[in-house]
Amino acid sequence: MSTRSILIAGNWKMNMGPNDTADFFEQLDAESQKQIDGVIAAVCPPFVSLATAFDSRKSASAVKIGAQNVHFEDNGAFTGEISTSMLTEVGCDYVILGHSERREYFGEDDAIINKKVKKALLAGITPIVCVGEVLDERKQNRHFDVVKTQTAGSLEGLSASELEKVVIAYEPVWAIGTGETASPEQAQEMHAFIRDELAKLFGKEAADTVLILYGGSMKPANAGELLQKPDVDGGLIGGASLKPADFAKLVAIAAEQK
Ligand SMILES: O=C[C@H](O)COP(=O)(O)O
Repeated sequence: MSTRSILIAGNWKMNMGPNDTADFFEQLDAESQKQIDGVIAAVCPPFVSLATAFDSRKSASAVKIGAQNVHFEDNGAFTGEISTSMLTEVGCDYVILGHSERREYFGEDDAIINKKVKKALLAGITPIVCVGEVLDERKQNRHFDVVKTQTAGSLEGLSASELEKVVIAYEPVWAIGTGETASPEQAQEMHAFIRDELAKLFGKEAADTVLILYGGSMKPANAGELLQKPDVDGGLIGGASLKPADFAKLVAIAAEQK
């Protein structure tokens, strides 16, 4: 069994305003908010709900808080954007970067994501870097090439020690919000491939420390079999992370793997 931690990270996407965020933590039982050896729990609310998330965590809560995006400039005339210093000021531990929805709807490419990754690392925020193929790319058997290019491009120029501070999320786009999940074997195959690519680029030691999460319709009913795979180090969870009971179950399932 791997010595890496398991990270259960909720990506709330454009859901959960401040009131819903306060309700979430109110309903999330205290047990699920405790520190569990080897398991990290995190939620990534919309920007406007970050402060409420920090205020609403139970006082001894071990649930980490992250953002869903950040800009790569420090400040200035970038209407609508948020900087890394703003995220550190509110206390963010994580930031999701390069999610397929940002790639598809907001034109983010690997070069932009790479700048954001470097900026997050400089600020001491752990980037959760998303990669993954669309259905056509898998049907054409190009999924390994696509993920290889995204991984190398998003992480270009990092040192091995910087890589160790990065989390990767493999999210096959065809499995996001569709109810269709990659099989545990498909997930393991791609996670092992990503780790091999990381080893080629940054060395085996660094590659072995990187957490590689699976994302795409992960829920309590399928999390156990996915998390049992040796290179699946957690989940980046959309829909199921919005419900406190399901999120708590996912954390409990992760704890059983340890
Ligand atoms: O970031 C999370 C992924 O897009 C997965 O979303 P989902 O769990 O709703 O399929």
